[in-house]
Amino acid sequence: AVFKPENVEDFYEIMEVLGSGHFGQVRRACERTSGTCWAAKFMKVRKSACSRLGMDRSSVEREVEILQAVQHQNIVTLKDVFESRAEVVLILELVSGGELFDFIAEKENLLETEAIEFMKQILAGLGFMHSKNIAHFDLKPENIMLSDKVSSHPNIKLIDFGLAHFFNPGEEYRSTSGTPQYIAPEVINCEPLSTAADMWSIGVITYILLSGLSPFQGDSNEETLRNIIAMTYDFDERYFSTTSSMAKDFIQKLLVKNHNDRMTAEECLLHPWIKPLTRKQAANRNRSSINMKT
Ligand SMILES: Cc1ccnnc1
Repeated sequence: AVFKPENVEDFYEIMEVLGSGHFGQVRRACERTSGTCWAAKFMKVRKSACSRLGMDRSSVEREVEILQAVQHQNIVTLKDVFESRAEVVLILELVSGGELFDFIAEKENLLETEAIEFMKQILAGLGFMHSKNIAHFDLKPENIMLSDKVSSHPNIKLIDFGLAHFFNPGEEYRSTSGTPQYIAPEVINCEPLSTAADMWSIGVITYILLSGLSPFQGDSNEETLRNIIAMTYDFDERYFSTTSSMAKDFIQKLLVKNHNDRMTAEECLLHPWIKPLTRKQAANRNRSSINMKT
């Protein structure tokens, strides 16, 4: 795939840095014709195969193909792609509400009703991706953005498909990349992966949204990985005393070692914590959130 060879600065005024990660840098970019602002993701492409700097071109092309294949209101949209000799620039939808990570950090942890609102949108975007046989493989609060800070019901946008993968039927895929706190046991064991690996990450993210704690985090990456394999997590009463039993059941049905036994995104959306089946269940959940923390 050949991207636009023109210079991105001929079409966009490049502004402040919005974020940076393993890939490179994201800056606000305002379209010169319309004044509309976007997010420009600058990715260094390595010159020769053996260079360690930058990304190899095929992984950039894969990220572009995947972003073009998934158009959903809870997934960041890709508008344009430019390339120069040493870098590829993705012009992405501007998501300006910051990371869910910072939103939790400010509030320490969320009310169940707030967490459910976010989780519904994360699962809608993820369910859509999984229905197209695409796994994200790097789900974490840093890669979940809020459309804006101010509204009481901010929209969620999944970003950063640098590790995402399209599964061809019957094809086996293994990878050991990802962020230790959020990766599933099968990733650590180098077993064949599936979209179920994302569902494990959803279990970890839900645990963090409700408690502010990370279920498997140790003092080092090695310890974190040992904790995941050993499944050494619990619901510490000091942080979970007011969490509803449905919320804990939701998490327990995702943090399951055998990936075949984990809930799928679709099943999550039907789980009573997310979709209360009876008013009693809803009352039970609301009761627990009323005498909740801050
Ligand atoms: C950091 C970022 C990425 C994509 N869109 N807006 C902001």
